[in-house]
Amino acid sequence: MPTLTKLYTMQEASQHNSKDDCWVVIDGKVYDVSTYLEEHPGGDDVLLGATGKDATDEFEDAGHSKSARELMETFCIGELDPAPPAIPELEIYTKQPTDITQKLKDLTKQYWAVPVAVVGISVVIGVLYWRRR
Ligand code: HEM
Repeated sequence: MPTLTKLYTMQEASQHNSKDDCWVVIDGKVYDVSTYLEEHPGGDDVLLGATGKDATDEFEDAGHSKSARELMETFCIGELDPAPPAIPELEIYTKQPTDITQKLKDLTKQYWAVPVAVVGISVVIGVLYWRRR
């Protein structure tokens, strides 16, 4: 049976950052340690400094005991809502002519008279040849 876990965003969790209302996020879970601040052997300032971010590394670095981890679970109020995957922005892409196509276009503009002359001369030669016969 699926468990109904409350999900919190990091933005939401980060708003609980005072001595009366303190949440920390460790390993994807959200803990309300407001009532534990005074008792925390590592000090309340450490917990307050761990709000608004993923405090997993700091928690692990402190080398917490098994009993500390068990105690921690009593403060768990939910899980961190994973951020939605970023949708890559669509880029408007206009096809730029390649170098060769651009060069061909330029050449056509410059030397359009050449193929016209070739066709014209061929027509004249053709007509003359046809008349002679
Ligand atoms: C619900 C969360 C937490 C609980 C229940 C908790 C509990 C404890 C406990 C019971 C100890 C005593 C040593 C032990 O048994 O391991 C301790 C020590 C310590 N904790 Fe936490 N802790 C929590 C979160 C954190 C976080 C997020 C940090 C760091 C950002 C932190 C930093 C420390 C440090 C530095 C000590 C060592 C104090 C010393 O040895 O002088 N704790 N904690």
